[in-house]
Amino acid sequence: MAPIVSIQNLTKSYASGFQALKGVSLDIEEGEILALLGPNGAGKTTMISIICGIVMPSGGRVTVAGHDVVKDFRATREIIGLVPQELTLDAFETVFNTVAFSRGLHGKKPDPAMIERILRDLSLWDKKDTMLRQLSGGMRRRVLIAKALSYEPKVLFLDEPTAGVDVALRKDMWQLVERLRASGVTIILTTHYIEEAEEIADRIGVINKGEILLVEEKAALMQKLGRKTLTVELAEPVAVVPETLAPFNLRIGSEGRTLIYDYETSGERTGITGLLSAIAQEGFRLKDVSTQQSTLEDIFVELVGEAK
Ligand SMILES: Nc1ncnc2c1ncn2[C@@H]1O[C@H](COP(=O)(O)OP(=O)(O)OP(=O)(O)O)[C@@H](O)[C@H]1O
Repeated sequence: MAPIVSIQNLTKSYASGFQALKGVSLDIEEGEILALLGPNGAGKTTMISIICGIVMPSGGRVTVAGHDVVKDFRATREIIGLVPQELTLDAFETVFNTVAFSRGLHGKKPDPAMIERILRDLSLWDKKDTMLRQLSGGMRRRVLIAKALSYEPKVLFLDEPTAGVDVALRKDMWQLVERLRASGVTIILTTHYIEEAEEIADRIGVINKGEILLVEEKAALMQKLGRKTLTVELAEPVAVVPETLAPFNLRIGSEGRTLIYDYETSGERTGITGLLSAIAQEGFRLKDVSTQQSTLEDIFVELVGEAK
C-alpha cells in the first residue's frame, strides 16, 4: 500500500540562514502511530509545519494521500489535522462554538451531534458553554485537540500533545490516540517523553539537528539496540578486576561489592556462561546475580550523543 505521507529529501533553511532540516526522507503508513523523538530544536515542528502547509520547504517534496503539500495544499489540508503546541484561542468564545467554528472553517457541514461526541470524549462536555479564558491550561489543550478532530482528519499531527500536562490528562490523551487509531486515523506525534513514545507508538523516529537518525518499529528498536547489564554481587568487596577477567571489560560498582558486565541481547553468545565460570575459578563467592534491560531512554541518549 502506498504510504499516506511521503517525505522525500526535505530541506528547510530559514531566512536567517539556519538550516533546520537537512534532507529528511520518511514514509508514514496509513493507520500507524509514529512518534518523533528529538531534543529541542531538532526540527520536529519545522517538519510538521511543512507537511501541514504552514511553512514553505526549501527543497524536497512531501505528498499526503498522493497530493503535493505545496502545489495541492487545498486537498492536503482537508486530510490533515494539526494540534499545535499552543495557539492563541479566542478568549471570549465558548468551547462549543470554538470547536464548531473550526469544523466550518474547514468547509464541513455543521454536525452538532458530532461536536458533542468529541467534547464528551475529551471530558469537555460540561465546559461547553465556558469561555476559553476561564479554562485551565490542560483544558485548553483539550480544546485544541477537539478543534482538530472537529473536521475529521485522516492524518493527525500532534505537536507535543502532553507537554506540561498532568499525569491523568496524559493518560487520557493516550487513550484518545488509541481510539483515534482504532477509527483509522494515522497519527504522528512529537514528544520529548520517551515514555510516551514507548507507550503508544508503533514506530519511533529519532530526529536531531535536522536529520533523521533512525526510524524503526518500536519492538525491533528495543530488541536491536537493546543491551543488558548483568550485575554480580560479591560476598567480599574487590579493589581491582583480576587479570583473568579482563576480556569481559567488567566495571566495579558499589565500592567493590559488585561486578557489572554489559552484553548485547541480540548477540548469539552473551558471554554469561564464560563470565560466571571465570568468576567462580577466581574463587569469588557470589551473593546475588541480576540483569537489567536497557530502556528506550538509554538508546535515545546514546543515539543523540553519538551524533554530536
Ligand atoms: N522562523 C524561524 N526562523 C529561524 N530559525 C527558526 C525558525 N523556526 C525555527 N527555527 C530554528 O530551527 C530549529 C528547529 O526548530 P523546530 O521548532 O523545528 O525544533 P523542534 O524539534 O520542534 O524543537 P522543540 O522540541 O524545542 O519544539 C531551531 O534551531 C529553531 O531555532
